[in-house]
Amino acid sequence: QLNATFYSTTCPNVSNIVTTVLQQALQSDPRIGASLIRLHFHDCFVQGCDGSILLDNNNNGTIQSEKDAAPNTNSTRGFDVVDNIKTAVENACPGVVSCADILALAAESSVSLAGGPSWSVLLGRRDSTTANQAGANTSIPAPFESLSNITAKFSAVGLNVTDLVALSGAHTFGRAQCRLFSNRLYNFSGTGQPDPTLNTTYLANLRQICPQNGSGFVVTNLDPTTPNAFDSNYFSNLQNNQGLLQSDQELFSTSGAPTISIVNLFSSNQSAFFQSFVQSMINMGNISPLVGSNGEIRANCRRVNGS
Ligand code: HEM
Ligand SMILES: [Ca+2]
Ligand SMILES: [Ca+2]
Repeated sequence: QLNATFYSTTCPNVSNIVTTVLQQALQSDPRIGASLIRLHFHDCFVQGCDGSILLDNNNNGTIQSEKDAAPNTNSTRGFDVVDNIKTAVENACPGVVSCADILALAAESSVSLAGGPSWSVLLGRRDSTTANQAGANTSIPAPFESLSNITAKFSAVGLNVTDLVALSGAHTFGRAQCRLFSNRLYNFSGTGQPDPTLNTTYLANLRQICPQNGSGFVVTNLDPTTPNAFDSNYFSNLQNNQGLLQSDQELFSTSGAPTISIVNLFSSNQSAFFQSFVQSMINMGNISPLVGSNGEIRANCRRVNGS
């Protein structure tokens, strides 16, 4: 039900407005594009792409913010930039563009500005009037999960193994905190040894960044080779045992997994990766949107209208 021309008469410049604000934000924060595409992912996996992740707690307790769910707390970021984009869009076209569509547009701009593919974003999503914190805790994959668990969580929202590998390629940029991978560095699954699928030089680097009694909140690059560029290096890293998260390396190192040949293809053929990535972003962006007269166009992405 979504389409590329949804705002062509009501807000023809929306895509340029999003890009302009994002470019501004990138000047002082080269990571912000990565943070914004992740918000779209964490939105779409919970109740569909409906802006539910953007709602703050309210004072009567009817909104239990997804921001406080385990995968998001002290982790998702960029909400202030979403507010800035929303303000700029409201100034040009008041009451027209949903917060859910702003996340989808910001995701595309982020990839494109980082050297990845561009595509025309399907639009027409409306915003939820509810959040689902419990859903965020159960539906968003964790980095410690097995490949079969993560595959099941993608499948639950209609995404297949090719989508999983292509979309994991978003870890070609952005950062991750020590606490989300340090289980691999010293005592992996109670073995007293590091994860055997970690390249030893990379392991030594990671141990320096994340010492055993250091802060788990320190961040490092998800892609040690080209940390801010959207390219296929993520996949060659996996072939070199340089996946940062357990969930990354599992795509290549789980014996017999259907994901291995897809990693090999994307590593050797960046345009195959880009093509699949665009298709998979469209697939993810199509997860149960609110359309027609369902939901609303929020005036403030953090609050339901009239509250
Ligand atoms: C396949 C399952 C996935 C798992 C287990 C996973 C897990 C994670 C974790 C643990 C982090 C680090 C968070 C932090 O340190 O605060 C992260 C960061 C990130 N994820 Fe994923 N992720 C997955 C899929 C995806 C998908 C589908 C996308 C987008 C299409 C994505 C985009 C990102 C980006 C861009 C970052 C860096 C964010 C930043 O720098 O602020 N991830 N992910
Ligand atoms: Ca949502
Ligand atoms: Ca990269």
